[in-house]
Formats: sequence, structure tokens, C-alpha cells
Amino acid sequence: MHGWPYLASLGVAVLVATAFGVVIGLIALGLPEEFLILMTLAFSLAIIGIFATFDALGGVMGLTGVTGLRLFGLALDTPRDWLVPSAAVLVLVYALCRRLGESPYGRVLKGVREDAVATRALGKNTFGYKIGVFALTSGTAGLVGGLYSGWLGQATPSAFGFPLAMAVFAMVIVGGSANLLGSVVAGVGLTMIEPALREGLGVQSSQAALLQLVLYGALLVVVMIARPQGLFAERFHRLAPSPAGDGPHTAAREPRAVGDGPRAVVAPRPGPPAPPVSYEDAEVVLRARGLSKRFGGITAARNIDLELRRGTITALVGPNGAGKTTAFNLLTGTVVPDTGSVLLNGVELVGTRPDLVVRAGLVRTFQDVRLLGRLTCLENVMLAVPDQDGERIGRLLRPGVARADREVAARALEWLDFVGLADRAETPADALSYGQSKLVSLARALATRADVLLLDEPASGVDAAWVDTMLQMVAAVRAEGRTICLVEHNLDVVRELADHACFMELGEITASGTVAELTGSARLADAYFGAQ
Ligand SMILES: Nc1ncnc2c1ncn2[C@@H]1O[C@H](COP(=O)(O)OP(=O)(O)OP(=O)(O)O)[C@@H](O)[C@H]1O
Repeated sequence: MHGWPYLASLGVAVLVATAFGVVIGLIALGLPEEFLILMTLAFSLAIIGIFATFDALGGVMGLTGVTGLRLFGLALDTPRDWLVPSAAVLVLVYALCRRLGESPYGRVLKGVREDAVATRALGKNTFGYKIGVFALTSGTAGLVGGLYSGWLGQATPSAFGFPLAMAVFAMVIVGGSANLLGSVVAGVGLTMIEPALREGLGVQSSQAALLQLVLYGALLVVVMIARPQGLFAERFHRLAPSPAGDGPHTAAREPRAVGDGPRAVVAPRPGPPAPPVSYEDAEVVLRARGLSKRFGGITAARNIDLELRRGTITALVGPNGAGKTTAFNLLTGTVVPDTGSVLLNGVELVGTRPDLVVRAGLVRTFQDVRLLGRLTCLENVMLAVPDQDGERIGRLLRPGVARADREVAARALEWLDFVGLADRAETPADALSYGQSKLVSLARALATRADVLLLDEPASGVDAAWVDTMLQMVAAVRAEGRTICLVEHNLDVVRELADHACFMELGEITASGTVAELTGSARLADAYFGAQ
């Protein structure tokens, strides 16, 4: 282009595409998902229009006569000459994607793909990762676009229009959106349709191209309906050796010793849980004052004051819609309060991003569990381990990342073992029972090393056999000195565990005290506990 050496043009194409990717990402990621897709499509149309409009950029005819190129001494005169550089780029991009996909960085990306909110609640800066993906994929598109132009012998806007976007889309969806090799196989297979029609069936060249497009569309529809995971489903990688025993797991299980770096602890034996210090004497770790939130005409939280004390369990109870989950959302930064303050160890959390709230030491679980279904149990817990070097793309190629990841796997396995599910380490999370899922979500929260845990209905909807296990686990976590606040409708669980309870109704905490005091209140018994 403009007499530049080919490699220099290619480098500029990669850089410019990367920069555009970041800018588009910054704009599009603020939009709801469906608008994000529309925006990226709209942008691709606009960029083609811009190139076609300005002659300096090539105009409608584009840059023709991209010929006589040489690359590392290779003459690239005919399309066949491009086979070697294209194959080299394929191998390079494949190796890079594979390395990324199997790295801690890739694990976060998989988490974002499955459930960005849940991944953010484990302390990951999901926005940053999404921007990174825009940059990486745009840069790769710039590289491949440069090769494609060389192969075509010209860079015309029409060559990069909707049919090409449709072809790439079909390759990924048909091959399997989470299977790298599947996408390559589908890419080769789908690209061969047109020459097969032409050479094999004698279809005219222009008709073969159109027919190929029709087949792409038809295949996309069929695959999306009949096999949405693509022809080749996601492969699970073994991350750590499974402990012996693969049979069905028994619920009644003793909490295990848990090593957590320097703070190795031994969980207590199951039995009547007892706080290490009295509730009144325990230090206040988290103090919320005057938290309020309105959604349109609904006041979901009204002037909430809440104290959580170290090594104790506080229960939030109250009828459906009382605002308990909203209170958790406000404490963790998922929802920004209209007024109020949340101090964790004296540090203000209001206005802090949810992932930074976790890093500050406050983690939450979700009422609807939100495990990352296509990740294994072990990967779910590994994702929660903080400060992993391999989660930064710049560090991925450094030696020692794989060893560090094995250590993270070992740590995560300990947490799974703690909740009695080490033998499910390699099981995809969506194959677990509800009770097991809740236990893995507890293991995941513990793996973040946050000191304060907000557990949203840890035992609700759980099979009776698993409730006992959950009770033991939560008591063991308290005995370790962590601070817990739980929302729970199961009053037996609250009676068994809570050192202190707050009653919420219509967005307000209207009573607090011991569980016995609350359940003994005639008014509350009438309003709520009577029905339990
Ligand atoms: N994002 C939102 N937009 C609009 N209304 C909301 C939002 N989040 C919560 N609410 C409303 O706030 C009120 C409190 O809801 P919340 O889920 O906090 O109650 P809850 O006590 O956790 O209920 P449950 O026990 O059923 O889980 C409800 O009326 C709910 O509809």
C-alpha cells in the first residue's frame, strides 16, 4: 500500500484494527447485549462505507494490484503462493488461542462467557477482559484481513462485506463456539463448499458462490436449532488429578483441614456450632449506615443500618420481596445506593466496583447459585482464587505460569474437599444436583479469601440430606474466624447458625436481636414466623 513493504502494512493493519477494536468495545460494552451485536454490525457496514467513499483509502474499487509481494524471500505472485504464509498464520493463531484458552486468562474469559455477573462477583474485572477480547480479536482480524487482501491481489471494500462476516459466523457456530479445532475443521469444510460445487458438480462460478452463501445460512439455522453447542462440543481439560473414589458422594461429611497459604486452618468437627467470642464482644468488621435504594416507584431498601461482627453469623430474615437480596446488592456494589455508606474495616465501599469489593474482602453468593455451568467444579473454584499471574495476558508467556496454575488447582481442590466434593472436581458444574451446586458456590466464595461472606439462601431448596452438610460447612467457616451474613428462609437453619438476626420488611430492618428474641416477638410471629 502506497509503496510500503508488505510486512509494514500488515503491522499497521494489526495496530489500527486493534485500536478500533478497543474504541468499539469501549462504546459497545456500555450497551445491552442485543444492541452490542447491532452496534458491531453497524460499525462493520460503516467502515466499508468509509473506505468506499474516500479515494485516498481506495474508494469503491479499493486498492487493486496488490501484487509482486515478497515475504521472507518468498515470492507471493499466485494464490497458491499464499498457502505457506496462511498456514503459518493459522498455526500461530491456533497455538495462541489454545494457549490462551487453557490459561488462567482463558478461564476468566470462559467465566465471562458463562455469566459475567457471577465472574465479576469472584473479583474479576470483567469489563477489562471484554475490552481485551475486542483488542485481541480485532488485531487478529487485521492480520488475517491483510493476508486475505494479498491472496486476492486487491483490498476492496466489497470483499469484506456481509458474506464474509456470515462465513466467519457460520464457521464458529457450526464448528462449536467453544471448540477451537471444531472451528478450524468447520472453516475448512465450509470453505470447500464453493470449489466442490464448481469443480465437482460443474456449477457456474457466480452461482456456486451464491449457493454457498445459502448453504451457510441453512446450516446456521439447522445447527442453532438442533445442536446449539456446534458439531464439536467444548472439550474439558483435566486440570488436576482426581482424588480416588468416583462413586456417589455421601452427604454427611466432616469438614476437612483447609490449607490456605500461611493461614492453614483445621475446620472443627461437626457438632453444635459455637461462636469463638460472644456476639457483643466481637469486633465490627462491616458497618452499613443509611443505605437506601429506589427502583422507580419501589423503595427496595430504606435506611438500612447493619453491622457484621468478626467470627459471627448474622441472619437477614423476612418475607419475600422484603429487600434482603437488594441489601446484598448494595453492600457488594452490584447496585449503587441512592444514599448511605458501607465501611469494611473502616474503608468506604460505596462507589467501588464489585470486583474490587471482593478484593477488599467482601464476597457474596447468589440465591440462584450462578455456577458457570460449562466449566468443571474445579475450574469454578480456581476462577475464584485471587492474584493469579496467568490471568494477565502480558504474563502468559513467562515461564512458571503452568506450575503456578497447578498450585491454584491444588488450592481449589482443597476447597472442594472442604465442602466434600473433591470427587466432583472434573464434573461440569451443570451436572451437579442443586445441593451440590450450593456447596460448590460456597467453596468458590471461600477461595476468594474474602473475610466477609454474604450467603444468599445457602440452604433454601436444598435436599434435606445436603442441609446438614451445608450447616456444618457454614459453622466451620465461622469457626475459622470469617464473618458471615446469610439470607435464609429456612428458620431451622437460622436457629442453628445465627448469632444475631435482623428482620426486614418493605425494604427496612424493623427488628434485630437474637433469633429467639425475634421469633418470640408476637408481632413478627404474626407477620412472618407464624407462617413458617
Ligand atoms: N433491579 C430492580 N429493579 C426493580 N425492582 C427491583 C430490583 N431489584 C429488586 N427490586 C424490587 O425490590 C424489592 C425487594 O426485592 P429483593 O429481591 O431484594 O427481596 P428479597 O427480600 O430478597 O426477596 P426474596 O426473599 O423473594 O428473595 C422487590 O419488590 C423487587 O421487585
